[in-house]
Amino acid sequence: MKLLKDILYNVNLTSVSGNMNLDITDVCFDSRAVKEGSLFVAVKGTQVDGHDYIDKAIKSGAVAIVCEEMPLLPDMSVTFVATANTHTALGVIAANFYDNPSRKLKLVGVTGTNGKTTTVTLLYSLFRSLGYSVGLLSTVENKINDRVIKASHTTPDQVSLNRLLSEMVEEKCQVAFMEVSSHAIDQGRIAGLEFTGAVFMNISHDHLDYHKTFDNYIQTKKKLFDNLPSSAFALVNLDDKRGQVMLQNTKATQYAFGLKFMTDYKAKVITNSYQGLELDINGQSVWFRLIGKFNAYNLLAAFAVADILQEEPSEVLMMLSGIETAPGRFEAVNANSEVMAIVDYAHTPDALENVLQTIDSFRSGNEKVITVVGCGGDRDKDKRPVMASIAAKWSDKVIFTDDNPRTENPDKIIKDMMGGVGPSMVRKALVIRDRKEAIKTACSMADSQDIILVAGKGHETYQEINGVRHDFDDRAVLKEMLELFKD
Ligand SMILES: CC(=O)N[C@H]1[C@@H](OP(=O)(O)OP(=O)(O)OC[C@H]2O[C@@H](n3ccc(=O)[nH]c3=O)[C@H](O)[C@@H]2O)O[C@H](CO)[C@@H](O)[C@@H]1O[C@H](C)C(=O)N[C@@H](C)C(=O)N[C@H](CCC(=O)O)C(=O)O
Ligand SMILES: Nc1ncnc2c1ncn2[C@@H]1O[C@H](COP(=O)(O)OP(=O)(O)OP(=O)(O)O)[C@@H](O)[C@H]1O
Ligand SMILES: N[C@H](CCC[C@H](N)C(=O)O)C(=O)O
Ligand SMILES: [Mg+2]
Repeated sequence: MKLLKDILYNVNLTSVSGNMNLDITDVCFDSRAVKEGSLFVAVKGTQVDGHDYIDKAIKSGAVAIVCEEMPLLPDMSVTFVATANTHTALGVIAANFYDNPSRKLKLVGVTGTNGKTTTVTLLYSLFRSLGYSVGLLSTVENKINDRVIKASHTTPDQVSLNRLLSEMVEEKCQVAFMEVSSHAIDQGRIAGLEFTGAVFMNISHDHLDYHKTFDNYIQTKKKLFDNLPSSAFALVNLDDKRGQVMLQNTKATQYAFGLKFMTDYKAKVITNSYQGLELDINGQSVWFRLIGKFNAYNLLAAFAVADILQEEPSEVLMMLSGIETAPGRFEAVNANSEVMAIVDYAHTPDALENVLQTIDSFRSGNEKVITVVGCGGDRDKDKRPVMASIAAKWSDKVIFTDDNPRTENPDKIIKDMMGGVGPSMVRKALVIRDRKEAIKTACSMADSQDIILVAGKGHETYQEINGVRHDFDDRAVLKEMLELFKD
């Protein structure tokens, strides 16, 4: 329980009507979750306007309302406050309600189109092995030390996020690593948080359905760095030309990493094989279990964060070298088969190309590469033909299939993908919408030494169709089908 006036500390109010000394039992942005004594924050969403649910929230017991537009006839029995942007206000309010937990631990945010989950998961495992109590907020799962809390988003909403951070503080976490998605930045989910540091991995084609232009997408990511305090660090990948852009207006102490230029943290790939990566990091040569050159960036970023946080470099490298890949990221599925089978979460053109190029670099000549891939519904449509073209280019056979069609017609999604497959590639392509059948067909086609890549769903354990999540796990299905066709 907290006083309304304390919860609104640091929120820019444009008008107030009613008592500010009210006891508030909970902060809600969904009228369906409001209880007696709640504060309801009306947010304009992508589907509906939360302002339309103010009356419903009051009927359910809300005693105070935060809104952008005051109603013409406000209910005099409750307190109304107006502010210019309720998305960001909700972040500050949630942080105040939970006593600003981000100030009580070292919070590091990682942004980028690809590599966020891998990097925060590496950091979580690294700091656990260095003996710390650690929090993790990721696409795959949230964690407080060894306790797993299901994740519904890459970056949780303002209230869940601050609640999770406050639980981390209660459980004595000294550090927390979180993914910061561009949706989260745009929707104020990280407003009110105090970061110890932020990391930029890369930016490439994704989410244009939401951000509309690539420049908007870049500018949204940049806000994470623009809003860092001078006490924080900003660490960017300089091999991505937008790394420099992220640093343009930050007050934070700047650091860079990369493989191409002389930077604060530089790595060189010595060996890249199915056994792992051998990297030279700042002059020290180390083997890692992760596969593919793209993972050199994730490993280097994790090393740099630990170094900036003043961990001992050689101990950090030793611990990092033993850490496994994150679930569903270049995960080998072993079914005692002669076929090499990999599940990977590549769901962007850049990720798919990286993974297929990595596979290509391991080929000795005669083996076939068979790729099973789809594109999500209700997401960026422009990436579909590009992903399909990349899949066809780097594979001997490609099977286009369903991947979370959500509310879209799956045939239309596949048609969009096929738009990227030119006449010279079309002979390589098959369409099998049922994902299980698609994986089965890939396994039936594969001979000894061939390579199967099942891309797009990684760790996901469902296929989402019209709001219903049906059980589906690429890794389990692949294993079952490899067994079926084992010689
Ligand atoms: C497109 C998008 O990001 N939507 C997010 C957004 O919902 P929205 O703006 O559509 O909300 P809305 O349905 O229009 O409702 C507006 C407001 O009215 C309220 N409302 C609504 C109905 C009602 O009866 N009463 C009521 O009060 C809602 O609670 C909300 O506050 O705000 C919600 C609350 O925070 C999120 O759950 C929701 O995530 C949806 C489910 C989602 O799928 N988001 C994905 C795209 C996403 O965020 N992905 C990124 C990762 C992407 C990546 O990097 O690959 C992530 O961070 O997870
Ligand atoms: N540093 C990287 N650069 C480019 N591609 C990468 C990198 N790291 C991972 N990938 C590819 O991107 C896929 C997704 O990786 P990861 O889950 O770590 O990214 P993410 O940024 O968390 O994605 P999301 O936006 O869905 O949360 C991997 O399965 C791999 O194919
Ligand atoms: N975090 C990503 C996940 C994409 C994974 C893919 N399986 C899909 O459903 O499109 C997104 O929300 O865009
Ligand atoms: Mg992620």
